[in-house]
Amino acid sequence: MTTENNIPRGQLLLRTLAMPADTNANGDIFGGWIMSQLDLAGAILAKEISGGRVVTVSVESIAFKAPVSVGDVVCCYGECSRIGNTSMSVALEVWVKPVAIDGVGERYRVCEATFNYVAINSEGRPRPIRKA
Ligand SMILES: CCCCCCCCCCCCCCCC(=O)SCCNC(=O)CCNC(=O)[C@H](O)C(C)(C)COP(=O)(O)OP(=O)(O)OC[C@H]1O[C@@H](n2cnc3c(N)ncnc32)[C@H](O)[C@@H]1OP(=O)(O)O
Repeated sequence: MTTENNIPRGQLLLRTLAMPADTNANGDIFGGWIMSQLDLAGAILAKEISGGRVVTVSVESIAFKAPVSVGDVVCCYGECSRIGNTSMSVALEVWVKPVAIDGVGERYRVCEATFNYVAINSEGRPRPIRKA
């Protein structure tokens, strides 16, 4: 995934704050927590695109580029990169804005990923996505 001009790819889907309870044994933010935020962000977009219920079917790729610290503002951006019959792929990026006692720093990208979602019906079975 390429990001030109240091600008996040896609729209802002989710913004939250990294808290002490989300740390790993090194004191950085746990990668599983970051994945969870990405899953929510991607699901919001997938739900909007498919106009209904979705499930995550796979994580195609994920790369952690830099650690996240307690107090960082965590922003998940994304865009749909593929729409199939019942499934879709969402290209996601996590950017953080470091917030220190002396002010707010420049934002930078910490993670890139692609999550796959399937639109489902009320029985939990795949349903076709109507393409615009
Ligand atoms: C309106 C706005 C309001 C916003 C408001 C926000 C609300 C924000 C809600 C947040 C919501 C939280 C969202 C959390 C998301 C979970 O946590 S979901 C929980 C974890 N996931 C699950 O439990 C899913 C369990 N898996 C399943 O139920 C079934 O495997 C599935 C996904 C329904 C698929 O069933 P299946 O029989 O395997 O289906 P099959 O016909 O073989 O394949 C269907 C499609 O999936 C694709 N597929 C199958 N396996 C894979 C794979 N491994 N990789 C990629 N694609 C695959 C197939 O290629 C096919 O694609 P298409 O060619 O149709 O495009």
